[in-house]
Amino acid sequence: MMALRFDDLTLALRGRPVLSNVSGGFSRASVTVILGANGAGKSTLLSCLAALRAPDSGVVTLGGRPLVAIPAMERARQIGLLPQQADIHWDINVRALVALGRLPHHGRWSHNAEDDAAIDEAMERTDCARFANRKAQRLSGGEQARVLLARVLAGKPDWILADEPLANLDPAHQLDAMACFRTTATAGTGVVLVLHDLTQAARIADHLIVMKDGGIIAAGPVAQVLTPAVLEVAYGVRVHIGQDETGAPVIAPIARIA
Ligand SMILES: Nc1ncnc2c1ncn2[C@@H]1O[C@H](COP(=O)(O)OP(=O)(O)OP(=O)(O)O)[C@@H](O)[C@H]1O
Repeated sequence: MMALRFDDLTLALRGRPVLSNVSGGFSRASVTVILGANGAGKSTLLSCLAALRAPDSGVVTLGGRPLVAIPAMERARQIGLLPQQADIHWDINVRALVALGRLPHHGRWSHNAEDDAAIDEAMERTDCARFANRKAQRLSGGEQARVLLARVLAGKPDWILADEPLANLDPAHQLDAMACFRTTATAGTGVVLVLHDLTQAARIADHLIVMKDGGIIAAGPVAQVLTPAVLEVAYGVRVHIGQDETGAPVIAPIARIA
């Protein structure tokens, strides 16, 4: 399986270290969740993985090729990024916005039946079909978030990097989005999610990366990484780890550790 890797990434912004020598990798057909407190460096790492930011040192590789050596259009076909703050500022209808996800496949604006099928499928999976013809700008925050997820899904990238994709979604659409990420990974996509919801993280992750102060403090499978001790170091909180009636984990922060 072609892997997305990052090795020895270091980055300072305005003289402050934001990434400090971090290394790791992701596999196709799996879900990796990146956890960490506000400011830990998660979004910055994602932006390096999407080649939106160049590290001061270190390298990101895709299938052994440095990401920066891959032509932008090819990169856009391979990696779909759902950024954290993605406001919609243009006067564009929903279906047209989702259709932009197909641009990397053509290099110019044209449509074929495969594009239409991918757009329709992405809109169904995100429950956006019902407002396909509305202006995206006039949708609610959560509806806009679903449209932007649909745009990424429509591109059918090999890799999806999503920064807090559940942040604006109601509980039902959170469950839909998680099911969608799982199905997408099962079909072969490498899915990398930044999440703050520890229960959702525990339920969906095949692998976890926990960041703190620009470094990685733990990485590995859920049982190994999502422990009270790691979460205490990462967030400075005490957690309760339980199970629901199906045996799936439920993790609740209980108290700050003084
Ligand atoms: N453009 C910038 N200039 C200066 N500092 C920045 C810039 N972007 C991010 N930072 C700093 O880098 C650090 C990491 O930011 P980043 O957005 O990667 O954190 P994060 O883990 O994604 O946090 P959150 O959970 O709040 O989204 C923060 O301290 C932030 O203030």
